[in-house]
Amino acid sequence: MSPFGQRLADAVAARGPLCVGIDPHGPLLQAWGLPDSPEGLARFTDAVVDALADTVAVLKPQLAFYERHGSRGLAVLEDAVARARAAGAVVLLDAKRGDIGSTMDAYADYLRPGHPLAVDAMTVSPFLGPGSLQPAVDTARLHGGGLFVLARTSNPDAGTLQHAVAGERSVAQVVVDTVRGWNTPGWVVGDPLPDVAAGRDLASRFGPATGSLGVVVGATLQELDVDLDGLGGPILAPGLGAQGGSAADLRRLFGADRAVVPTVSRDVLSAGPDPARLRAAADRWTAELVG
Ligand SMILES: O=c1ccn([C@@H]2O[C@H](COP(=O)(O)O)[C@@H](O)[C@H]2O)c(=O)[nH]1
Repeated sequence: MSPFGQRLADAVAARGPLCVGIDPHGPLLQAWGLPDSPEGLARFTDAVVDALADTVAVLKPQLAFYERHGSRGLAVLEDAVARARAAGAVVLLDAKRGDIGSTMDAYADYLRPGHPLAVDAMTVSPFLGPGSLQPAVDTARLHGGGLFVLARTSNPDAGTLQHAVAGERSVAQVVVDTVRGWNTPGWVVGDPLPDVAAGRDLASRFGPATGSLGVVVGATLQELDVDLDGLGGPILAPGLGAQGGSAADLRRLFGADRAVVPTVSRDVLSAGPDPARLRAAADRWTAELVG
């Protein structure tokens, strides 16, 4: 199997950049006429996978909405992830895991091919220190998986923590520079953080050289307050639609030359359960994003 960055670039080239999040909120289940139960969860998830897994590049199930239904919820997710990947979608598990390295190693099992919930990539949280994520980086490299590290998130008060200054850089910038380091051959945690100049040769657009280690930067920012140049990996951009971000915001923040994966959940999901309407909602976002 090719590395995650390559698989992602291929999917984007074939289907456009859109990622649709699968977030079965209780109110959404209700709006779809479904019970807030494992049965309702399965019908909701199956409908989204059936409608979109063969048309959008990336599907991003939000693990929290499956865990809240216990083991039956996880069984629904395992089945859906396998079907979505078989239909050609890249699956990104929004797990936001982060812990000391020895535990992080276990969380990274989602990237091992034989895992019951094996996915292409997962989101991880660096706030125990970037080095705590090293086991996940190692597992991703070993199995061709991908990681998206939370850097500058889309929630309104994210800056109160992520803009705190650590040395001469904001926390968000330390995260971005660490990921830039991981995408740079030979760099290891503990080496001086690479600056932007060191990353100039790294790919910033989708293509054969797209790296497999990316960051999360919200589409809701007033301005792009982290330097992403030469990151060498993709940028997951949540916050579109329900959180107020738009395709114009994406262009304003990221321009046209970065490997951005815009992700939308509620704004597409609220068009269901009719599969044609779900597809039309996703198509509308794709048209806006590439237009
Ligand atoms: O900074 C972040 C990181 C992750 N998310 C997740 O994305 C979706 C957004 O859902 P919408 O319905 O499109 O608002 C959700 O799963 C979040 O947990 C994010 O919003 N911001």
